[in-house]
Amino acid sequence: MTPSSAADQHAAPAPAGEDPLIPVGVLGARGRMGTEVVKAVNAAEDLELVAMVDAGDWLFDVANAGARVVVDFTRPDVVMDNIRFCIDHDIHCVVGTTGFDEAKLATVAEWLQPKPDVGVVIAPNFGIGAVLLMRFAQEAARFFPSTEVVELHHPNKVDAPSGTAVRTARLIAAARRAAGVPAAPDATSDSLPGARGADVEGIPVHAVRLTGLVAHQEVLMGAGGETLTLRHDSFDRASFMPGVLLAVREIGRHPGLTVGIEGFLGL
Ligand SMILES: NC(=O)C1=CN([C@@H]2O[C@H](COP(=O)(O)OP(=O)(O)OC[C@H]3O[C@@H](n4cnc5c(N)ncnc54)[C@H](O)[C@@H]3O)[C@@H](O)[C@H]2O)C=CC1
Ligand SMILES: O=C(O)C1=N[C@H](C(=O)O)C[C@H](O)C1
Repeated sequence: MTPSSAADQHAAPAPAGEDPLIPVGVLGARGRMGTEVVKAVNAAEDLELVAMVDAGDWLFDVANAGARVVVDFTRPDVVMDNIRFCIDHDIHCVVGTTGFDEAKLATVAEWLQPKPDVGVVIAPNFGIGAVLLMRFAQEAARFFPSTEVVELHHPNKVDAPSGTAVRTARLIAAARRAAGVPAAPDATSDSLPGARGADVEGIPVHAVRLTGLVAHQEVLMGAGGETLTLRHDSFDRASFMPGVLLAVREIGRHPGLTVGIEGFLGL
């Protein structure tokens, strides 16, 4: 396929009566998530897998192959370079790789400024149930004085706490602030550092790494005489694929930076 920009490809008319296939490149294609994305793209009738890139491969392959959308499931320490490359080459990005703080998001938004047709979606979790859990936790946050987040994952995960847990805690903290909920009661002084977990904007976040697990999260909320537990379990990485494919199909219609797939789901 002749190399061309995402904007050019959007402009190209589809053959009468036919929707064009979306050419997709996968970064981290040999990883746990990348392997699943390759399968899902190959199985989707409206998408065409044009490039598979992993560590040591040439990133230019995705541009040379004419990818209009790139899906990135790599590592927190390389994902920014990948996004920069895609934006510079007018390729939309669907990013599942974790490790984004406000500063990194601001940098991506800045890179997008001179590229008004390019879209980047960065989502810490593409599981529909996980997205709903975050929404339900936000809704419930103002009713409970105490809230803690526990994430549980396979032991090969490179980061802790999970991107999902950090985003969940931030959303809960924002909802508590908006409702004027004071800091959670906690008279404990931990005798071992870390015993109370990481502090994410006042919400304790605990990370468990256990053989046999895939990706799981609980939000525990407590009030006088009652608790509410919200739990989501991904038992198989196939659970992330409907969200990834939705994002691949939507991102061309959403230029700029999108965080999370809530908007694509109509939430
Ligand atoms: N947003 C979501 O729904 C989900 C996000 N994740 C996140 O996705 C990321 C990847 O997770 P896994 O697939 O489990 O990890 P993994 O370690 O199995 O896969 C990462 C792959 O990226 C490759 N890689 C490293 N550097 C690269 C580079 N410069 N260019 C291209 N490929 C490169 C590695 O060789 C490896 O094959 C993590 O940050 C994880 O937290 C994982 C599951 C769901
Ligand atoms: O590494 C994983 O496996 C996962 N990573 C994402 C995260 O850090 O939130 C999403 C999901 O939890 C699986």
